[in-house]
Amino acid sequence: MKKIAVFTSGGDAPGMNACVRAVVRTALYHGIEVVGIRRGYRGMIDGDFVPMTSYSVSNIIGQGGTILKSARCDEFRDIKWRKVAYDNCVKEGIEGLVAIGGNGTFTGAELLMENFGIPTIGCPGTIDNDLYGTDYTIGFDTAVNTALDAIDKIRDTASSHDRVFFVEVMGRDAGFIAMQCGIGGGAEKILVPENPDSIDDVIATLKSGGENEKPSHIVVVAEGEEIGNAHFIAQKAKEALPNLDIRVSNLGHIQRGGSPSAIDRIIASRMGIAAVEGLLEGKNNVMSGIIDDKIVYTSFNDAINKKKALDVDLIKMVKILNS
Ligand SMILES: Nc1ncnc2c1ncn2[C@@H]1O[C@H](COP(=O)(O)OP(=O)(O)O)[C@@H](O)[C@H]1O
Ligand SMILES: O=P(O)(O)OC[C@H]1O[C@](O)(COP(=O)(O)O)[C@@H](O)[C@@H]1O
Repeated sequence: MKKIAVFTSGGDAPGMNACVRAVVRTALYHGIEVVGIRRGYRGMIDGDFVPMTSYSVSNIIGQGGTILKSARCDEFRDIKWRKVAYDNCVKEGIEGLVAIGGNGTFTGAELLMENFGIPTIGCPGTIDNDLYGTDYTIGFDTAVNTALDAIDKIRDTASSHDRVFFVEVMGRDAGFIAMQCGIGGGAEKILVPENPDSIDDVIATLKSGGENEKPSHIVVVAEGEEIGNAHFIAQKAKEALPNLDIRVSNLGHIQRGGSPSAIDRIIASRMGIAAVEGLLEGKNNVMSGIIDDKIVYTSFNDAINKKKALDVDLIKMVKILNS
């Protein structure tokens, strides 16, 4: 293999730059040329390639976002546009790809291989941590710490004003962020899509200890929660408990930004090195993840289709810790 390309796709995540840096420097270390594709599959279709040198990834390990930019590109779902993307890669002399993203990104890479045959290794880059085949995804740890910091601050007002806050955190289909920042932030209740919840249960929690005894509560709601979003649940709680002073805070995209934590920089670097070395060993259509602190390659098929279990037993902790 003489030349490979690296790109970031889907949502950005803190640590993606550390991964790009690792991919570029590992390729150069092994004497392989490397180009960056800007804006993921969008740039592959547009032929937006940039040569990467060791210098081009200097001083980015601590930067949030992604220097290669990211995008969601619906055209790539159509084989006609995948052919355009493939032809651009061939014209550029690209023989292998490192895709940093989530399961949509890996689905696109798998199809590109299936249709036209271009080997890809993925690095799990999403704050949601919802990829099978790795204990942690790049960006998750930073996102949890950002959400935790926000919850700590919200608790100051909750406590000073005796208010109940419903805090919505990201996680389109998964409750990993909610679970971690909820436990770490001492939330009185955590609502995640992996666990069946009910409005009655939320109301019972808010009443526990007497409606006036502990009027300040934090309820963390994962974006993907099945009973509804934080505004909907807060509205229902307000109807049932009109004496409580209830507010909603949606943390939104602050969770996707900022300087990556040490953990994110380190796992991103390890996964990036493993991706390039995996390509050189002839691996293909696999994700380089970390399980029990060891690099593990998982097929895209499993990473995409198997569901990573959230330990919902942790919710029991919340009850104990609030007794
Ligand atoms: N079924 C699919 N077929 C082809 N490309 C896809 C498919 N699903 C996703 N992609 C490509 O991957 C990109 C990123 O996927 P998305 O689901 O938005 O983020 P993530 O990679 O973080 O899961 C999409 O914008 C699209 O270009
Ligand atoms: O910024 P956008 O494109 O609206 O995406 C929001 C989504 O991105 C995420 O932050 C991460 O999603 P990805 O796995 O697709 O990167 C989700 O938690 C959230 O639902």
